[in-house]
Amino acid sequence: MRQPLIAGNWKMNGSKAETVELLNGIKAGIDQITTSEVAVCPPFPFLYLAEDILQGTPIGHGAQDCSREENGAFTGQVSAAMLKDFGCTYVIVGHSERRLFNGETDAIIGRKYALAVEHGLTPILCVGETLEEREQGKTEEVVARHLDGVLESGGIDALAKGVIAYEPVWAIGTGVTATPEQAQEVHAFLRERVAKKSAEVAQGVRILYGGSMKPANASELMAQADIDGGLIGGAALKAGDFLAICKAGDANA
Ligand SMILES: O=C[C@H](O)COP(=O)(O)O
Repeated sequence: MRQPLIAGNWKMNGSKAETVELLNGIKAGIDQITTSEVAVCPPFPFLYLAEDILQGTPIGHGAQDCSREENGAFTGQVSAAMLKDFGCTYVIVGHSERRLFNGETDAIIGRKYALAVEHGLTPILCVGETLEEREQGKTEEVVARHLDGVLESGGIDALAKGVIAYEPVWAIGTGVTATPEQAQEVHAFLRERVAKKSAEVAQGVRILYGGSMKPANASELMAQADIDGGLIGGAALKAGDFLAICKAGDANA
C-alpha cells in the first residue's frame, strides 16, 4: 500500500510572521492526522523556520526548486546540498511555473532531479499539460515527455527515489479542478509508463495530483486508485484547509 503524501507548495507567499503562524497552525493540528505523510515547501528564506518549528514533529519540509549545479559561481541559486543542510527532505522540480517563467527544459529538470537524489533529497517531479495541449489531444504525449526526461537521465533507479506530481497547468490556481476521472486517467497512464521499466517501481511510486485541490474535492480525487496524495498550492496557505486535505488523505489510505 502506498502511504498518501500531502505536500504544500507555498510558492512565493507569506511574510516571516505569517510563515511562523502557518507552521504553528499545521503543527497544532498534526496529531489529528493518522496515516498521511505531511510536508510543506516554504520559500527559501523561510526554510530555517520550518526546520526550527517543525523539529520533533512528523511534518517534513522541502524546497520549491534547487540549482542544476553542484556549487560555485551561480548567483542567486540554491544547491541541493544547501537544502539538505537546512533539514529538507523534499524538493519540487519541474513545476510548470518554473518551466514557463524560467525556461526550464526537461534536460535541466533531469539534472536537478539527479542532484536532489545524489544529496539524499526526495524530488517531487511535476508533469502536466497546458489547456491548449489537452485540447489538441496531447496530454499523454506531454506528460510522457516530462517523465522520460528523468527516466532518460537518471533511469528507473532514480525515479524510484522520487515522487511524481501530475499537475494539469489549466487547473493550477484557477479553481478549475480536473475531474477525478480525468486525473485518474493520466495517473494510470503514468504508472503504466513506469511499469514498462519496472513493475515493482510502478507499484511503489507515489503519484500526487495538484491543481486546485481543496477540502471540498480532495476526498474524491484521492479515492482514485492511482492518486496517492496531493501537491497543494492555494489551499496549503490556510492551516485548517491543509489539515482537512490531510484528513481526506487518511480517509482514502
Ligand atoms: O504545486 C502546486 C500546484 O501548482 C497547485 O496549486 P493550486 O492548488 O493553487 O492550484
